[in-house]
Amino acid sequence: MVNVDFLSETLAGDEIKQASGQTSSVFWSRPEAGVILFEPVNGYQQQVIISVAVHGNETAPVEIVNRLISAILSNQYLLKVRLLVVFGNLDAMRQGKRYLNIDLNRLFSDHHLNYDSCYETQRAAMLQKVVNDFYKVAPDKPRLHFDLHTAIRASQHATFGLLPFLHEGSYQPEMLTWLQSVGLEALVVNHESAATFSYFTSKQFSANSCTLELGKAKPFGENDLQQFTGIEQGIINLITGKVVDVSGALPLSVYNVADVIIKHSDQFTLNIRDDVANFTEFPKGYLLATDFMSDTETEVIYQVENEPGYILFPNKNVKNGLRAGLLLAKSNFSLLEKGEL
Ligand SMILES: O=C(O)CCC(=O)N[C@@H](CCC(=O)O)C(=O)O
Ligand SMILES: [Zn+2]
Repeated sequence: MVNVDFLSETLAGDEIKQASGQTSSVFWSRPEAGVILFEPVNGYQQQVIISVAVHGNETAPVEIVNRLISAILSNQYLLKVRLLVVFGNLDAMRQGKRYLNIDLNRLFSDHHLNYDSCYETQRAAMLQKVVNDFYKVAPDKPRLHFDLHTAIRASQHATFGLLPFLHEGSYQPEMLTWLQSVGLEALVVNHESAATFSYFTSKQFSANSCTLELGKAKPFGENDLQQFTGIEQGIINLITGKVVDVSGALPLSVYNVADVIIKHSDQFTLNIRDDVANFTEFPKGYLLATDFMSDTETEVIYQVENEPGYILFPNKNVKNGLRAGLLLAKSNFSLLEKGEL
């Protein structure tokens, strides 16, 4: 295994050739296909989950994390955290698709139970169990989860994070410092529960969780990983316990989710062209989308209420009932730091 490429082996199929092993500093094991656990021989302070390919065609994070796995297995880093690396939607990754039947990132927190059984519902149930097994070992040690994605559209912020809604408390200062240190351009703060992986770990396990978006989705081999050295180094710092200095970091732009655009029916129309980049500004009054709910015969209108509004992830091709975009409002980092968002 030490010389095996985790990505190549995972792409080849679900067979796990070697289930566990050990280097001089770390025990490793593979509880499921596409999942690898690292446990430092000399103990640890934090428990970290790094997930990638929850959408199968989002390959840059997979390439970055695969490099990291090889480096850990060849003893390049002295791990100071217990680390779980998860490749999410394996069959979709093998076929270069976002998903096969249902978007895996809409199935966590038991939302998979709302659908007929398929590859993604089974994978969501299995990943929930893997996460539970991982975190329950050390309930008193801080938990972190970074779920790495790439976006469908171009973006005015090349790299950004989405913080899951917190029902109580505020975002951990150490996590906010780390997010600043990796060179992200923006943070988006959610204000309602979701069926995403990062919301699941945050809500269910009080993990300090964040979805990270790294550029635009491209096939394997076509990514310019140089764009993401900040994130890659940030993950290395995190897992090797290196303290980061953010005194010279650029201030992060911060946005609140002002409205979630839901596609209710086939009559949904989106008034945003395909070439409009994420975080594009729209004026007050702009009609973003319309829909019709036939059960109550109600017309639904999504409009920019407060000036200006910024659009994120507009997508008319999602299944009915799912999120077709987020409308954002500008906020600022100091409010986030003070726990006032
Ligand atoms: O570009 C897009 O439209 C989607 C990119 C993506 O997969 N984003 C995640 C964000 C998850 C979150 O809100 O935390 C997703 O839509 O699942
Ligand atoms: Zn994604």
